[in-house]
Amino acid sequence: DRIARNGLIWGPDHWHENYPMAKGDKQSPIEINSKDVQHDSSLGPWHASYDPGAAKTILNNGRTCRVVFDDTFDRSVLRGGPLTGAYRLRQLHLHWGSSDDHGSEHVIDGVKYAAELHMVHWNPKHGNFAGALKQPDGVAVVGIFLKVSGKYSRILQGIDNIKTKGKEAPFQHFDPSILFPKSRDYWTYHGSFTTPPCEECITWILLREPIEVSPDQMAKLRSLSKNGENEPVNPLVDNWRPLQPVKGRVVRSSFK
Ligand SMILES: C[C@H](CNC(=O)c1ccc(S(N)(=O)=O)cc1)Cn1ccc2ccccc21
Ligand SMILES: [Zn+2]
Repeated sequence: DRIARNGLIWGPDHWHENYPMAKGDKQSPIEINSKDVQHDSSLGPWHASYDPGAAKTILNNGRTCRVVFDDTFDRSVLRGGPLTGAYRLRQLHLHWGSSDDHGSEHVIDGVKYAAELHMVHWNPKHGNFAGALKQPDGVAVVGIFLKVSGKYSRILQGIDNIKTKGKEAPFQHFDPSILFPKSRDYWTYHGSFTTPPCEECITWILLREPIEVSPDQMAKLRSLSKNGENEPVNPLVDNWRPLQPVKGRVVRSSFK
Protein backbone atom coordinates (compact mmCIF):
# COMPACT_ATOMS: atom_id res chain seq x y z
CA ASP A 1 0.00 0.00 0.00
CA ARG A 2 3.00 2.30 0.50
CA ILE A 3 3.65 1.94 -3.21
CA ALA A 4 0.02 2.70 -4.09
CA ARG A 5 -0.40 5.46 -1.47
CA ASN A 6 1.64 8.35 -2.70
CA GLY A 7 3.02 7.29 -6.03
CA LEU A 8 6.37 8.72 -5.01
CA ILE A 9 7.68 5.30 -4.05
CA TRP A 10 7.47 4.35 -7.71
CA GLY A 11 9.45 6.28 -10.30
CA PRO A 12 8.23 9.33 -12.21
CA ASP A 13 6.88 7.13 -15.04
CA HIS A 14 4.12 5.90 -12.71
CA TRP A 15 3.09 9.27 -11.24
CA HIS A 16 0.33 9.70 -13.86
CA GLU A 17 -1.47 6.64 -12.47
CA ASN A 18 -2.32 8.64 -9.35
CA TYR A 19 -1.80 12.17 -10.72
CA PRO A 20 -3.12 12.45 -14.30
CA MET A 21 -1.62 15.97 -14.63
CA ALA A 22 1.80 14.28 -14.85
CA LYS A 23 1.03 13.51 -18.51
CA GLY A 24 -0.12 17.06 -19.31
CA ASP A 25 1.11 19.33 -22.11
CA LYS A 26 2.84 21.85 -19.83
CA GLN A 27 5.03 19.68 -17.61
CA SER A 28 8.38 20.58 -16.04
CA PRO A 29 11.34 20.31 -16.17
CA ILE A 30 12.30 20.84 -19.80
CA GLU A 31 15.51 21.25 -21.76
CA ILE A 32 16.18 24.83 -22.86
CA ASN A 33 17.84 25.09 -26.28
CA SER A 34 19.13 28.61 -26.86
CA LYS A 35 18.40 28.34 -30.59
CA ASP A 36 14.66 28.00 -29.83
CA VAL A 37 14.55 30.74 -27.17
CA GLN A 38 12.78 33.97 -28.12
CA HIS A 39 14.10 37.20 -26.64
CA ASP A 40 11.16 39.28 -25.40
CA SER A 41 12.10 42.96 -24.91
CA SER A 42 8.89 43.50 -22.91
CA LEU A 43 10.25 41.21 -20.17
CA GLY A 44 11.40 43.61 -17.46
CA PRO A 45 13.63 42.88 -14.47
CA TRP A 46 12.22 40.86 -11.55
CA HIS A 47 12.52 42.16 -7.98
CA ALA A 48 12.59 40.22 -4.72
CA SER A 49 12.02 42.01 -1.44
CA TYR A 50 12.47 39.40 1.24
CA ASP A 51 12.20 39.87 5.02
CA PRO A 52 14.93 37.78 6.74
CA GLY A 53 12.57 37.51 9.69
CA ALA A 54 10.13 35.48 7.57
CA ALA A 55 12.46 32.45 7.54
CA LYS A 56 11.19 29.84 9.98
CA THR A 57 12.62 26.33 9.72
CA ILE A 58 14.70 24.00 7.59
CA LEU A 59 13.50 20.44 7.17
CA ASN A 60 14.21 17.13 5.50
CA ASN A 61 10.91 15.69 4.19
CA GLY A 62 12.57 12.60 2.81
CA ARG A 63 12.50 14.00 -0.71
CA THR A 64 14.35 17.31 -0.42
CA CYS A 65 15.83 19.84 1.99
CA ARG A 66 13.31 22.67 2.38
CA VAL A 67 13.41 26.09 4.09
CA VAL A 68 9.94 27.33 5.06
CA PHE A 69 8.88 31.00 5.31
CA ASP A 70 5.93 32.80 6.91
CA ASP A 71 3.59 33.47 3.99
CA THR A 72 0.56 34.66 6.00
CA PHE A 73 0.95 38.18 4.57
CA ASP A 74 2.99 40.05 1.93
CA ARG A 75 6.21 39.79 3.91
CA SER A 76 8.66 38.34 1.37
CA VAL A 77 7.53 38.96 -2.18
CA LEU A 78 8.68 38.59 -5.78
CA ARG A 79 7.38 40.95 -8.46
CA GLY A 80 8.17 42.10 -12.01
CA GLY A 81 9.68 40.05 -14.81
CA PRO A 82 6.86 38.00 -16.40
CA LEU A 83 4.69 38.38 -13.29
CA THR A 84 1.64 40.54 -12.64
CA GLY A 85 1.41 41.51 -8.98
CA ALA A 86 3.39 40.39 -5.95
CA TYR A 87 3.89 36.66 -5.30
CA ARG A 88 4.58 35.51 -1.72
CA LEU A 89 7.66 33.41 -0.90
CA ARG A 90 6.48 30.16 0.72
CA GLN A 91 9.48 27.83 0.67
CA LEU A 92 12.73 27.04 -1.06
CA HIS A 93 14.21 23.61 -1.69
CA LEU A 94 16.78 21.86 -3.84
CA HIS A 95 17.25 19.00 -6.31
CA TRP A 96 20.66 17.42 -6.66
CA GLY A 97 22.57 14.44 -8.06
CA SER A 98 24.80 11.66 -6.74
CA SER A 99 27.78 13.34 -8.48
CA ASP A 100 28.66 16.84 -9.70
CA ASP A 101 27.96 16.07 -13.38
CA HIS A 102 24.16 15.94 -12.92
CA GLY A 103 21.39 16.84 -10.48
CA SER A 104 19.55 19.85 -11.91
CA GLU A 105 16.00 19.41 -13.23
CA HIS A 106 16.17 21.89 -16.10
CA VAL A 107 18.96 21.32 -18.64
CA ILE A 108 20.49 24.23 -20.58
CA ASP A 109 21.86 23.42 -24.06
CA GLY A 110 22.67 19.92 -22.86
CA VAL A 111 24.31 21.14 -19.66
CA LYS A 112 23.18 19.52 -16.39
CA TYR A 113 24.21 21.37 -13.22
CA ALA A 114 25.12 19.71 -9.93
CA ALA A 115 21.96 21.05 -8.32
CA GLU A 116 18.99 23.37 -8.82
CA LEU A 117 17.49 25.57 -6.12
CA HIS A 118 13.80 26.46 -6.31
CA MET A 119 12.25 29.48 -4.58
CA VAL A 120 8.50 28.86 -4.55
CA HIS A 121 6.10 31.83 -4.50
CA TRP A 122 2.31 31.96 -4.84
CA ASN A 123 -0.19 34.57 -6.00
CA PRO A 124 -2.27 35.86 -3.06
CA LYS A 125 -5.08 36.91 -5.42
CA HIS A 126 -6.05 33.22 -5.27
CA GLY A 127 -6.59 33.34 -1.49
CA ASN A 128 -4.23 30.59 -0.39
CA PHE A 129 -1.64 28.17 -1.77
CA ALA A 130 -4.24 25.43 -2.27
CA GLY A 131 -6.26 27.81 -4.43
CA ALA A 132 -3.19 29.12 -6.24
CA LEU A 133 -2.02 25.70 -7.38
CA LYS A 134 -5.27 25.32 -9.32
CA GLN A 135 -4.57 28.45 -11.37
CA PRO A 136 -2.25 28.89 -14.39
CA ASP A 137 -0.88 32.10 -12.80
CA GLY A 138 -0.95 30.71 -9.28
CA VAL A 139 2.71 29.95 -8.59
CA ALA A 140 6.07 31.44 -9.57
CA VAL A 141 9.30 29.53 -9.03
CA VAL A 142 12.74 31.12 -9.36
CA GLY A 143 15.22 28.42 -10.37
CA ILE A 144 18.92 28.93 -9.63
CA PHE A 145 21.54 26.50 -10.94
CA LEU A 146 24.36 25.41 -8.63
CA LYS A 147 27.82 24.57 -9.91
CA VAL A 148 30.64 23.23 -7.75
CA SER A 149 33.67 25.42 -7.10
CA GLY A 150 35.63 26.76 -4.15
CA LYS A 151 32.91 29.13 -2.96
CA TYR A 152 30.62 28.75 0.05
CA SER A 153 26.90 29.46 0.47
CA ARG A 154 25.05 29.67 3.81
CA ILE A 155 21.79 28.02 2.71
CA LEU A 156 23.33 24.62 3.17
CA GLN A 157 24.76 25.46 6.60
CA GLY A 158 21.67 24.35 8.52
CA ILE A 159 21.90 20.91 7.01
CA ASP A 160 23.82 19.30 9.86
CA ASN A 161 20.79 18.77 12.07
CA ILE A 162 18.24 17.53 9.52
CA LYS A 163 20.05 14.37 8.40
CA THR A 164 17.02 12.07 8.37
CA LYS A 165 13.45 12.28 7.10
CA GLY A 166 11.15 14.22 9.40
CA LYS A 167 13.97 16.21 11.04
CA GLU A 168 13.28 19.95 11.28
CA ALA A 169 15.34 22.75 12.83
CA PRO A 170 14.95 26.51 13.33
CA PHE A 171 16.35 28.47 10.40
CA GLN A 172 15.90 32.16 11.15
CA HIS A 173 17.26 35.58 10.22
CA PHE A 174 17.94 34.32 6.70
CA ASP A 175 17.56 36.50 3.60
CA PRO A 176 17.39 34.14 0.60
CA SER A 177 18.33 36.97 -1.77
CA ILE A 178 21.97 36.35 -0.80
CA LEU A 179 21.65 33.31 -3.07
CA PHE A 180 20.96 35.33 -6.22
CA PRO A 181 23.79 35.53 -8.77
CA LYS A 182 25.06 38.93 -9.98
CA SER A 183 23.13 38.85 -13.26
CA ARG A 184 19.31 39.11 -13.29
CA ASP A 185 19.10 37.57 -16.78
CA TYR A 186 16.47 34.83 -16.97
CA TRP A 187 14.46 32.46 -19.14
CA THR A 188 10.74 32.12 -18.49
CA TYR A 189 8.11 29.61 -19.58
CA HIS A 190 4.85 28.12 -18.28
CA GLY A 191 5.13 24.72 -16.61
CA SER A 192 4.33 22.54 -13.65
CA PHE A 193 5.40 21.22 -10.27
CA THR A 194 8.21 18.73 -10.89
CA THR A 195 6.73 16.43 -8.23
CA PRO A 196 3.18 15.11 -7.81
CA PRO A 197 0.50 16.45 -8.17
CA CYS A 198 2.39 18.05 -11.14
CA GLU A 199 -0.17 20.87 -11.39
CA GLU A 200 0.48 23.19 -14.39
CA CYS A 201 0.38 26.35 -12.30
CA ILE A 202 3.97 27.58 -12.47
CA THR A 203 5.52 30.59 -14.16
CA TRP A 204 9.14 29.45 -14.23
CA ILE A 205 11.88 32.11 -13.94
CA LEU A 206 15.22 30.35 -14.50
CA LEU A 207 18.32 32.46 -13.82
CA ARG A 208 20.94 32.28 -16.55
CA GLU A 209 23.97 32.68 -14.23
CA PRO A 210 24.66 29.74 -11.89
CA ILE A 211 25.84 30.26 -8.31
CA GLU A 212 28.85 28.43 -6.92
CA VAL A 213 28.90 26.02 -3.99
CA SER A 214 31.89 24.22 -2.53
CA PRO A 215 32.53 20.49 -2.86
CA ASP A 216 31.94 19.99 0.85
CA GLN A 217 28.61 21.81 0.64
CA MET A 218 27.55 19.35 -2.07
CA ALA A 219 28.83 16.49 0.07
CA LYS A 220 26.66 17.80 2.94
CA LEU A 221 23.62 17.85 0.66
CA ARG A 222 24.38 14.29 -0.44
CA SER A 223 24.76 13.23 3.22
CA LEU A 224 21.02 13.70 3.77
CA SER A 225 18.93 10.54 4.04
CA LYS A 226 15.51 9.60 2.64
CA ASN A 227 14.97 7.31 5.61
CA GLY A 228 13.84 8.18 9.12
CA GLU A 229 16.26 8.14 12.08
CA ASN A 230 16.17 4.45 13.00
CA GLU A 231 15.66 3.03 9.50
CA PRO A 232 18.22 1.55 7.10
CA VAL A 233 20.26 4.33 5.47
CA ASN A 234 18.89 5.37 2.08
CA PRO A 235 20.86 8.34 0.72
CA LEU A 236 18.80 11.31 -0.46
CA VAL A 237 20.32 11.93 -3.90
CA ASP A 238 19.01 12.16 -7.49
CA ASN A 239 15.72 13.79 -6.43
CA TRP A 240 15.27 15.37 -9.88
CA ARG A 241 12.49 14.64 -12.38
CA PRO A 242 13.47 13.56 -15.91
CA LEU A 243 12.96 16.00 -18.78
CA GLN A 244 9.38 16.44 -19.99
CA PRO A 245 8.14 17.16 -23.55
CA VAL A 246 8.16 20.87 -24.53
CA LYS A 247 4.94 20.36 -26.62
CA GLY A 248 5.30 23.54 -28.61
CA ARG A 249 5.86 25.85 -25.66
CA VAL A 250 8.07 28.89 -26.30
CA VAL A 251 10.77 29.76 -23.78
CA ARG A 252 11.36 33.52 -23.65
CA SER A 253 14.51 35.26 -22.44
CA SER A 254 14.99 38.64 -20.81
CA PHE A 255 18.37 38.90 -22.55
CA LYS A 256 19.66 38.77 -26.15
C1 LIG B 1 1.52 20.65 -4.05
C2 LIG B 1 1.93 20.62 -2.60
C3 LIG B 1 3.32 20.10 -2.39
N1 LIG B 1 4.23 20.43 -3.47
C4 LIG B 1 4.74 21.67 -3.58
O1 LIG B 1 4.40 22.59 -2.86
C5 LIG B 1 5.77 21.86 -4.63
C6 LIG B 1 6.34 23.12 -4.79
C7 LIG B 1 7.31 23.32 -5.78
C8 LIG B 1 7.72 22.25 -6.58
S1 LIG B 1 8.93 22.51 -7.82
N2 LIG B 1 10.05 21.36 -7.70
O2 LIG B 1 8.26 22.38 -9.08
O3 LIG B 1 9.52 23.80 -7.55
C9 LIG B 1 7.16 21.00 -6.42
C10 LIG B 1 6.19 20.79 -5.42
C11 LIG B 1 1.02 19.68 -1.81
N3 LIG B 1 -0.33 20.20 -1.82
C12 LIG B 1 -1.29 19.70 -2.60
C13 LIG B 1 -2.47 20.39 -2.30
C14 LIG B 1 -2.16 21.34 -1.33
C15 LIG B 1 -2.94 22.32 -0.66
C16 LIG B 1 -2.33 23.14 0.28
C17 LIG B 1 -0.95 22.99 0.56
C18 LIG B 1 -0.19 22.02 -0.10
C19 LIG B 1 -0.81 21.21 -1.03
ZN1 LIG C 1 11.78 21.92 -7.02
